[in-house]
Amino acid sequence: MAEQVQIHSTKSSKCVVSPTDYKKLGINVHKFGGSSLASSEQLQKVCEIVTKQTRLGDIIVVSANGNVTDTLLDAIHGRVNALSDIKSFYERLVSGLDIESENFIALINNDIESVRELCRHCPAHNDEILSFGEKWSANLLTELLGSYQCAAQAVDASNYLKLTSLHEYNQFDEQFADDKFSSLYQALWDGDKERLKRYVFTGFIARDNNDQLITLGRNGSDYSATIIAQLVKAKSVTIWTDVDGIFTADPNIVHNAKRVEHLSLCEAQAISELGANVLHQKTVTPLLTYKTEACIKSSFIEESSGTQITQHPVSSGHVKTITIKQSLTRIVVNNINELSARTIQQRVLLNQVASYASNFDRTLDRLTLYVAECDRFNTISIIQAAQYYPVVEKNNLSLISLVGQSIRQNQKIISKFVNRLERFAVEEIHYPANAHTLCVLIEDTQAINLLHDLHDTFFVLEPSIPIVVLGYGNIGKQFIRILQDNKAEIESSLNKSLSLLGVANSRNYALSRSCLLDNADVIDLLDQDGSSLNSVHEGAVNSNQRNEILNVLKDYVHKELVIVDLTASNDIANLYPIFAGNGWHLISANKIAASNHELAGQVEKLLQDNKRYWFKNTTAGAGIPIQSSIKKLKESGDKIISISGIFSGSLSWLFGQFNGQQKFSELLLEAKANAFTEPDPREDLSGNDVIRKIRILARDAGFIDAVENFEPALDEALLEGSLQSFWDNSSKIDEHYETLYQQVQKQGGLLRYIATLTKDELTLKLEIIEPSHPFANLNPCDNVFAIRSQWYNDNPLILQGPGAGREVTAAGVLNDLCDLLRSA
Ligand SMILES: Nc1ncnc2c1ncn2[C@@H]1O[C@H](COP(=O)(O)OP(=O)(O)O)[C@@H](O)[C@H]1O
Ligand SMILES: N[C@@H](CC(=O)OP(=O)(O)O)C(=O)O
Repeated sequence: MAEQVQIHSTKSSKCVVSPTDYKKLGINVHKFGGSSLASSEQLQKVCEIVTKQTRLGDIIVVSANGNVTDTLLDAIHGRVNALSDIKSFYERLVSGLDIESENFIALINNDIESVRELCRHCPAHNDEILSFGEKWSANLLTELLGSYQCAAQAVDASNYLKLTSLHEYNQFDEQFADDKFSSLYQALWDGDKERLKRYVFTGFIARDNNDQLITLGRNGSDYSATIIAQLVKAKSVTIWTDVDGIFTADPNIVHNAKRVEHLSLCEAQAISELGANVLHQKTVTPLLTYKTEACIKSSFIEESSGTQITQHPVSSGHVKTITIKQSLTRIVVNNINELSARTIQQRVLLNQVASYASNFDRTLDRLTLYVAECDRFNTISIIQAAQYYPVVEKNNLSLISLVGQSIRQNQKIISKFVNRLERFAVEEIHYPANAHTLCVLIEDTQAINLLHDLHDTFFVLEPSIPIVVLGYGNIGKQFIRILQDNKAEIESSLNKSLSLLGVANSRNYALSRSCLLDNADVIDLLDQDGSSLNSVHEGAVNSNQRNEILNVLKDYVHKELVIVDLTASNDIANLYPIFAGNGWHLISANKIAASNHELAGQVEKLLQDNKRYWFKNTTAGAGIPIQSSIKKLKESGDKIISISGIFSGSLSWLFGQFNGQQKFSELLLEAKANAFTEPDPREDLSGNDVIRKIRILARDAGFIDAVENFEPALDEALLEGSLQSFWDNSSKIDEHYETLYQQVQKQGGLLRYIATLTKDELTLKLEIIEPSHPFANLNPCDNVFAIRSQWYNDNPLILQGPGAGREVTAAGVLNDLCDLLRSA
């Protein structure tokens, strides 16, 4: 390094207090890879992350900027312009930064001359040459952090990380490191925490036990970060890179790959050993002994969620990701015994060469190694040094691996994997020693196709029957919300991906040929008026003033489709025969069609002819499984004698709350505001809403010919006219209920709106019941259904619970949808 920008060295510092003190600081280690440090914009983003997300005393580990290591390797291999490319790269980089660039460029020029000199003596100085990349990077970031008023100090990690012996490739000298770190944190025992800085460590480089500078293998800064985390007993280690964590496959190759939220240590270890750049081969090893928080995040995304590495598996028996390592060379050593084979494997590791899927075949006395092209020469030399004669059998091979906790114990995964391979000319299926990996070797030319095929097989679910939701009010919004929140669980339980084709309200409709849940912002636009829409979201949201969505749905006639009717609309209910005739399934929360015997009969017949389903469990009792209970009783040969109860959540709430203190009209307004009532509360007070439920349940129970005897919960005269005149009559309504309340009080009873269904008569009326009656003490809004049947005669079957409200209704609709998708 040049004199101007000195990497801090601690050789002469002396510690006077316990070297373990700095460990109590709860240091956080942050590693930034080359891709995060490749441009001036990116470097500025990194400075913002460091200023916002790190504290004094934290450690930043950096890789070489961009492709500098590759270019230094080019220089080693004799490419003429390599070093001048590095010079121009840095000139460009610093020109976009707010720092004193002359000093830094002078340092680069000086160092490049040293590198030129060292290149004449390759390969003896290769590691030293490569180490310049990380040193330049640490210096530049430190300088830049200064301009952010963020006190930082560049540190040469090779003064801290020293191997204990030549024969232990991942054993670092802890005592040596402890001494060095404790003097780095000198300010602590001077009692001056504020003098601490952020320490910007060079990744990738260390020393061997002879004090020779070594590198830790390509992408080795990840490993530097976890080793440092282990040595300083860090509170957390974060690896910042150019992708938002670990994905189901390399997102730069498989564009529909998805982020994996959690990976167990074993899974992360397996991924790192299979050559996915995102984690260097040895990164996880220190975390196996020193268990700390670890995650991988994107330095490109403001609020990166990333992937968390968990101590214990969150799930097991699933494929979490598929890795690929391309351009491998197969090197075979024949006539070798097991001991020599193990020695060679060990030496390969000690030389920081990553070998994959290596195996020793006892029956053939054969050792097979797969290494990257760039490590071929090195590997052959190691084998020859052991007096064996390797054969380079084949180049251009790819290793593709499935990774997931204990997947090898899941026979279904193994057979699915093997089945998919039948369509490809695979070289070899490889079963590594751990239980979390399944590998295949294949020629590079076929590898990407196989990767996509396997990714589709294990991660892309078949789409469900397309779903169209009509109604985006109270229930509709909640339904879409829970569909979205529970999408992953629903899809995994159905083994299908949800395909929400359209959502409509009376003004607009939104449509997506894939799934609207993946583009939920569009759904939010449904409430806007048409004119402001077209310019913003042309094509995605359209006017639905005249039910235009139905024109689009013509494409689906005689194909399967699920219509979810969450409206209270007569017009939509009258369209049911058309929907059923088109061969579409129905789910209704809208009670109109289900409570109209003639219409319901017509719809049921058409659905039966087309072998389609109608689920309508929320039309009576919201989420309470009353309809399915009736169905099950009948299926078991039972005979229903009567169904009685309080079927209106809103009236249950109103009469439960009404105690003569508050005006009835005020309670009614409160119920409306809480969406306990229908949009027009007269639907509840007239009994219309309960009558619909009575008719729906009577149909389910088989009481088709019963005589109807229904009384409203309020005088009919007060229910006539417009909605406005109804509210204008509030004082009369209040008087009416006040008088009624006095009567009830005199009798010492309670006022309840009770429905009773038998095969002869369906009744509904306000009744005065004893305080000990089973319908007397309900929770606010509860419905209660008492079923008397042949088997449940003296002791009726009682179902009780919230019978209204957006949450329970939307959840009930979701249950119907899942049942339908499972049955269809
Ligand atoms: N399963 C995976 N998930 C995420 N990224 C992956 C995966 N497999 C490979 N990668 C690749 O790893 C790259 C990040 O590693 P690398 O380029 O070495 O980053 P850095 O420069 O930050 O060390 C990503 O850009 C991506 O192409
Ligand atoms: N600069 C080294 C070490 C490293 O870890 O880099 P990155 O973090 O960019 O993968 C390399 O390119 O191998």
